[in-house]
Amino acid sequence: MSADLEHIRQVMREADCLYTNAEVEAAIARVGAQINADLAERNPVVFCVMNGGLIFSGKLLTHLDFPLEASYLHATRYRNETSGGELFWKAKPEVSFIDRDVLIIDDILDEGHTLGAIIDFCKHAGARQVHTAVLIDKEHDRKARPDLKADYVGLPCIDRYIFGYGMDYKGYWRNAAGIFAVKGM
Ligand SMILES: O=P(O)(O)OC[C@H]1O[C@H](OP(=O)(O)OP(=O)(O)O)[C@H](O)[C@@H]1O
Ligand code: HPA
Repeated sequence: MSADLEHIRQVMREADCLYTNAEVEAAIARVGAQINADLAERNPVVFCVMNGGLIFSGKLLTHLDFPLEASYLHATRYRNETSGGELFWKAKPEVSFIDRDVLIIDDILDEGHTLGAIIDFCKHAGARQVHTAVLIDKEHDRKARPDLKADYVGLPCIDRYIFGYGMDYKGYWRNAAGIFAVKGM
């Protein structure tokens, strides 16, 4: 069924801005500097987690100043809904991980099922070390693995449904230039 575009527009009009474009860009630059300091000599293979990781990955990559290979993978559990289900792999990585450092880049660590499963996959595939970077770490007590923390976090965020900078509301507003919370969610 096609989305009700008036509803989609209304969600943007009524949303609360949690972080401005400038605040997000500053956070991405900070994460980039941390990764430069840590991974410059590691020859990592870098994976964007599609779709949500697209914008953060693209922007973050331009801050990285060392040789790296970039690719993508696609694992999804929200499928344009606002609550997650079972993880479904749409595209598994095809690059060899054997004895490689891997850097996974995603938009959000919410309940953590997605990042946890991707880390497991990389380790089973022979990665030497798996590093993780997320733009947003959502703060709540529903983490699937409470001990799973991303190595690099752009910004923390309150426990609301958010969109922008790659994150969608019903498939829309990944393009929003800031981090916004849906009214009432
Ligand atoms: O921490 P979790 O609760 O597992 O949620 C985080 C994941 O959910 C979103 O992906 P989604 O399943 O919506 O796929 P998409 O990026 O293709 O929209 C987001 O991009 C993360 O990958
Ligand atoms: O709050 C969220 N917004 C968008 N996508 C998401 N995937 C997990 N949590 C979220």
